[in-house]
Amino acid sequence: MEAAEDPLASAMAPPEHETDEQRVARESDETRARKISENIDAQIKADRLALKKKKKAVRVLLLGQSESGALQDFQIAYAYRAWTEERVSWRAVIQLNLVRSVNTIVDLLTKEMAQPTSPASPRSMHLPLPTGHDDDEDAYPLSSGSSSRVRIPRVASDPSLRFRTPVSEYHKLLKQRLQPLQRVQRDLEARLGSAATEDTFTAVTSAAPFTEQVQSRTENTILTELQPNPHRPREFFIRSSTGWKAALDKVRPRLSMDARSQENLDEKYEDDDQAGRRLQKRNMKRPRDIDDETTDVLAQCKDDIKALWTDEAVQSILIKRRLRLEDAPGFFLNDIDRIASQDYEPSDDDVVRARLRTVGVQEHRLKFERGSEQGREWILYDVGGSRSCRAAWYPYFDDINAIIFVAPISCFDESLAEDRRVNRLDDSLLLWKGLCACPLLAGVQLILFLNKYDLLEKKLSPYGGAVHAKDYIPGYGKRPNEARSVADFFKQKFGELQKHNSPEPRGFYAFLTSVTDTKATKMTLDTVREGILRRYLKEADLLP
Ligand SMILES: Nc1nc2c(ncn2[C@@H]2O[C@H](COP(=O)(O)OP(=O)(O)OP(=O)(O)O)[C@@H](O)[C@H]2O)c(=O)[nH]1
Ligand SMILES: [Mg+2]
Repeated sequence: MEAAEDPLASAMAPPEHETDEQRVARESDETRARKISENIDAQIKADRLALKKKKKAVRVLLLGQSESGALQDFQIAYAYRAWTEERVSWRAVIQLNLVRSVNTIVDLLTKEMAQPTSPASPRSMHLPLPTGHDDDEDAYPLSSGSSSRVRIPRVASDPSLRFRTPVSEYHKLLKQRLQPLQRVQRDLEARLGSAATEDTFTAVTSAAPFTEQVQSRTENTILTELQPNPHRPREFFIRSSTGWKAALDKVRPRLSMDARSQENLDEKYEDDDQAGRRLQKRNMKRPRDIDDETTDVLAQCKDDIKALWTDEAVQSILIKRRLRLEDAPGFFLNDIDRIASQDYEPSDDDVVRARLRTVGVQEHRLKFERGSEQGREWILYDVGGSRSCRAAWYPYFDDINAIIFVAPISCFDESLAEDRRVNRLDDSLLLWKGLCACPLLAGVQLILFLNKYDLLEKKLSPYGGAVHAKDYIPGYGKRPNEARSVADFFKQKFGELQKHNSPEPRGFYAFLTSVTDTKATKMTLDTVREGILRRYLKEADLLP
């Protein structure tokens, strides 16, 4: 196309008969306009970059040995609306925690019964079992979808059947009546998947197995050090919407689908005669859900569970075997009335007390729902803390803004579930040391939660465990046997390890926490959040 025919070209063309003076003035105007336009472009680009930096998600890694806890406090504190949707999924976990405690006691009873020193009471040997009136019996479904049922006489409601001898016929009956809970446990474990089983053995002998990966990487691939997430293995990556919650959701959609079809049916048959409608409805009846069956069995066992837990003989067996279930993770036996009811819905408090092992790495995205940081996304990586899981941590070490390390300090007299030879606190200290020393984390903010302070207080108290710290903690000496003193001692130990092992100086941020107290923890989290954010924004400003 010739210039004369192109309207744009003709508009841009210099005026006809332009003098030299006019041309110089025009060209100078054009240069100035171009410069202004370029400046505007550069400003827009800079603003966009700043916005991007500001809105880039803050990435935090939550670390610690298994059974250290803390993630749910974040969700409750800062993304409550999303949390309330998720909370309902925890029902099955809490039911499993409860059923496990019951089955643990029943196992102990069985062991006790097998001992020759605990004969059943002669009186109880001749105890006539209540016969099978319908009033005296409860029917327990044996399995999901199965029509088989066992009939078991009612025991807990009949005080005359109670005996205070160590193990009596009464306990045998209780055991028999609680038998269906074995099946419930298996069902719940199957539904929750591998997270539902504890890691009780590991071949990993190092507290910080990721250090080997650090070494091989520093030796071989210095150049790739600055690449974002070059080795993040996707196979370890379990998003929060998958894993055990997804497994439960496979059951739940069936429920909602059925409810929906029921509604459709109601509309469809609005004008039809009642009989046809009833028939259709009966044919479309929702299949009994596995959730319902678990809840039914628990509700039917409620009185017997209570009877078992409050039984003097059972309590003395627990004391004899030094099993303090009430201080163990996932203890719900004192909440049986609420939890073993048909309409049970977990509270926040229940969920923070629940125990469920994290398998692999779970990503939790939190969008702040309120305040000046509204809309900013935080990504929390929650990783399994047992020794066999720790090698999977390493790929998450780069491109991270902060690490919150949770060290349970009440565990100074306990050993790891996955390796009974290892003291829990020693393991935490070694793990901390490994993190401090890791070159890849040299510039990462480390925040330490000295957690389970409430349990520490209880353990040392004469009315709780009355444990003597000096018997378990090398170097504790004659310090007072008080929680504050033990906490200060460990704080100093963690601080020294950080100071002597960090590749470059870094601040020491340590907090005493009891994360099951969500209100108190919220205050700590506010401080931590501010600290992480301030540093994050400062670093974003320093970026090119
Ligand atoms: N009393 C008390 N219990 C706590 C505290 N912190 C955690 N717990 C309990 O310890 C258990 C921790 O369980 P999880 O949250 O599954 O532990 P985790 O650290 O995620 O463990 P992994 O997933 O195996 O790495 C829960 O039952 C909590 O209730 C605390 O400060 N006080
Ligand atoms: Mg976990």
